[in-house]
Amino acid sequence: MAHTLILLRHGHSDWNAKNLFTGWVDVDLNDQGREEALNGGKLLKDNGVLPTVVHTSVLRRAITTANMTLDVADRHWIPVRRDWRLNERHYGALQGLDKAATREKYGDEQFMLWRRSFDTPPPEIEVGSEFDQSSDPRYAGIEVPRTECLKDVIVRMMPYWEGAIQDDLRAGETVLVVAHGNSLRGLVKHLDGISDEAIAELNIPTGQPLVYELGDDFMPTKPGQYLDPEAAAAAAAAVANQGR
Ligand SMILES: O=C(O)[C@@H](CO)OP(=O)(O)O
Repeated sequence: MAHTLILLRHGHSDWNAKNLFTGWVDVDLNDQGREEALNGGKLLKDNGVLPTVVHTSVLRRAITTANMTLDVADRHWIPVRRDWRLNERHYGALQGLDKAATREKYGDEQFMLWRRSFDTPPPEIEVGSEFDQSSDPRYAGIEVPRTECLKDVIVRMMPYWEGAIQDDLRAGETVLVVAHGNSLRGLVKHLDGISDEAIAELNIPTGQPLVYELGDDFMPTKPGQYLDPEAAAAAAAAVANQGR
C-alpha cells in the first residue's frame, strides 16, 4: 500500500523577519507568513493533494499555518493532532539573539556549527530567563530542553514519527505535517538517508508543501517533490542566507 505524506514548514514569523533565533519561543506569523500559508493551501488544492489528517507542533506559527493552509484547501474539517515532539529545535541561550550580531561576535565557523551542524548544541539557556519555556503550562509533564542540536531533535521526534504519524499512514490517511525548519530537517534526513555531514547543507523553505510517496516500510519509493520546485529553491536559498 502506498502512503502519502506532506511536509510543510510554517510561513515567515515576526522573528524570521527580525532575523532572531527563535526555537521554542512562541512567535506569530507575520503578513508574509500568512501569505505563504494561503499559497501553500492553494498549491495543495490546485494539485489535488488533499490531507485527511494534520499533525502540528504546539507552536503558534505552525498551528496558524496549518489552519490557514487547510482553510484554503477546503480541508479545515480534518482531524488535528499536536505534539511538542514536532517543535522547532530548542536554540538554547541563542533564543532571542540577533543572527547577524551572533555571527559577527562568534565568527562564521561557530555560527554555522550552532545553526547547521548535526551534533553541536548552542550554549544552554538559563532556567527562568526571558526566553526559557520551562514553566510554560503546555509542557507540563515533560522536561523542557535547555538546548538541542539536530541529533537531539531527531531522538525526541522519531517516537512521534514511528507512533502517531505512522499509525495514521497505516490507516490509509493522507498525512500533513506542519512543523519547523529544524524538526523537518530531522525528518527529511531520515527519509532521504542524508549523512550527518551533508545535512548541514539542507535548508527547508517556508510555506512550500513537500510531498512524499512512501512504501510499507514508511520510506520513500521516489524522491520527495515540492509542488512548486522553483519557489521552493528560492525560499530555501533565503533561509541559507540568514545572518549574512
Ligand atoms: O531561529 C530558528 O528557530 C530557526 C528557524 O527559523 O532558525 P535557523 O534557520 O537559523 O535554524
